[in-house]
Amino acid sequence: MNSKSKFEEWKARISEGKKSFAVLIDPDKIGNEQEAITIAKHCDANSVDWIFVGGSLLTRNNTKKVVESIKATTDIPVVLFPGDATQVCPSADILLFLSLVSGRNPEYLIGQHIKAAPIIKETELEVWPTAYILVESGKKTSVSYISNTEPIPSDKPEIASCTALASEMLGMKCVYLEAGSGAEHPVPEEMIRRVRKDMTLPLIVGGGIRSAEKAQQALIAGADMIVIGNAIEKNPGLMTEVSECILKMNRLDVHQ
Ligand SMILES: CC(C)=CCC/C(C)=C/CC/C(C)=C/CC/C(C)=C/COP(=O)(O)OP(=O)(O)O
Ligand SMILES: O=P(O)(O)OC[C@@H](O)CO
Ligand SMILES: [Mg+2]
Repeated sequence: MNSKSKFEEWKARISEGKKSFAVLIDPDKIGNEQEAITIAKHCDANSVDWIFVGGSLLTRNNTKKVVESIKATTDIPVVLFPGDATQVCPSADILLFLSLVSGRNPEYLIGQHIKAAPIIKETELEVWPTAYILVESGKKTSVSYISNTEPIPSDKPEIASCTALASEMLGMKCVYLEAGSGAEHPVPEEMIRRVRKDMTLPLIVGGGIRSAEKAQQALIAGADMIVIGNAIEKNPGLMTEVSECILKMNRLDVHQ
């Protein structure tokens, strides 16, 4: 078997200058399987590239059902975006093996990973070691509160850049610049540009993106993938606007 991993496919897309769009489904906000199916159908109809599933704090014990409903509805790869080791689910395609490198809480740097590793080993999940960098965004976010970590100040792009560079040197495979779900302000463009310039890993950016314009700005600044959750929960029409905008960028081959 010599098939490319999803990660290699993504890197090939990036090398052609193509951007991608991920939609975040937080299982805590999904009432029943039909809701997950409806969102997955909507993603399918709108050229969404990845479906992220996860939350900082899950109270409904429904991640497996949500993942399986999505998998039964669409071929879009399902990417686990776990808040902790309990969110590992074998029926997904990919696992972001997040290490919260902006923080100094050992539990989120390596602790949850030790608990999850033997469970992940029993699955066929494709594991993406991901440097997860939380950036201050106006108000306290669930990620910051739950992880008991302080985000990087939004006016310190150099700290974000050194954190990303150190992550690359440590062997991480991608970087996720995160303002936090529902952030008041998304990650500043200047910070995205600086991180993009100083390291070579694929770059995911999310948190507080509420319009196609903001999505495009993050992508032009250097994000390879943007993630939207809250704004689409509130306005499902935004999914179409963002996917059309990204399809257009990819056709025009807009580079940063
Ligand atoms: C290695 C494994 C299995 C897990 C990693 C565990 C780590 C390091 C997690 C990082 C910190 C964390 C709590 C991340 C959660 C990210 C996430 C899925 C956010 C989604 O949004 P919410 O934070 O739930 O937003 P709401 O407040 O809108 O619900
Ligand atoms: O919900 P929003 O603010 O779009 O954030 C998405 C994601 O980056 C959060 O982890
Ligand atoms: Mg949540």
